[in-house]
Amino acid sequence: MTIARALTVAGSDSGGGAGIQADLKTFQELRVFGMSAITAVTAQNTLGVQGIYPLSAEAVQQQMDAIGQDLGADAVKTGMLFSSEIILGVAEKLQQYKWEKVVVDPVMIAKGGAALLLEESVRALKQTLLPLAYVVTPNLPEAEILADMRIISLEDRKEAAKRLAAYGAKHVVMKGGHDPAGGDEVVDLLYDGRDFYEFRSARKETRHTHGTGCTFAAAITAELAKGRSVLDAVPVAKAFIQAAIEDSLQLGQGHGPTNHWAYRERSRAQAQMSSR
Ligand SMILES: Nc1ncnc2c1ncn2[C@@H]1O[C@H](COP(=O)(O)OP(=O)(O)O)[C@@H](O)[C@H]1O
Ligand SMILES: Cc1ncc(COP(=O)(O)OP(=O)(O)O)c(N)n1
Repeated sequence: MTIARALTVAGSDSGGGAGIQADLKTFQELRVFGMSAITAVTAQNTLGVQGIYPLSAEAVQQQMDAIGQDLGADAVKTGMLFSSEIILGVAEKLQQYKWEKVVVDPVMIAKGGAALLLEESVRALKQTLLPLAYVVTPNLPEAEILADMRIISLEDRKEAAKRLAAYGAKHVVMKGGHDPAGGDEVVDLLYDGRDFYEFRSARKETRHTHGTGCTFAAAITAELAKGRSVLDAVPVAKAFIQAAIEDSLQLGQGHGPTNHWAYRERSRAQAQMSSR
């Protein structure tokens, strides 16, 4: 039996809804062996981020070496990278181990407003990491910063996606959760350098959306690790995050985490129904 392996290079969220914790839960639920290189430890819960303690670039690289020299990875996801030093260190290791299925979630600001990437490090993210990205998954505010333009219309999104692809990202998946004019639907846009594809789902009115971006990108990574194409991975990730948001756990006093069990439970229930 082949075992698909995925590595997440990201920050730790003590509250368990985002970061490394969300990624590993997602990998596990999608039956992928998960490994981690932690970039920063955050003290965080559903109310916000209370502390950020970045690791040295050397410590991050050593964790990536530990995976690269022994277990190997079929796909790699990056999340909170915090500083230019860490970004450069991660980029070096991605190249050294020839990891090509790289999903870059360009995490910048947590929902509560805390900066998870230093402002001066946006340039390093654009110039050093985007060229190595097989997939980049910005939300709309992140896409505006990376593409250096305002995004209002669908045409703006397409122009921004083209600008990110021009930095070298092979696929751009622009998430639509932050669309103020979104209405009843959330539309995520995929650009593969040639064509655009729209992925639509019902927008759920809820405050329990902490870690949605991490979970969505981790699900894409897990499916890539299994050998799926981006075009096949995105619908699985969309179904995974939709279930996780709709069946949320109602935990905490603020922006609660999503439910990482929901997709598997729904799939099992559907299989039982169709076997009757
Ligand atoms: N209220 C919602 N209802 C349904 N899906 C959502 C909702 N908010 C976000 N999503 C989905 O969750 C994923 C993450 O989206 P988004 O919120 O834009 O990113 P981030 O968490 O990085 O800010 C996307 O696939 C998006 O379509
Ligand atoms: C440690 C850590 N990494 C990433 C995030 C941001 O996660 P995201 O999925 O964008 O969700 P919100 O923070 O926007 O709810 C984080 N908070 N912590």
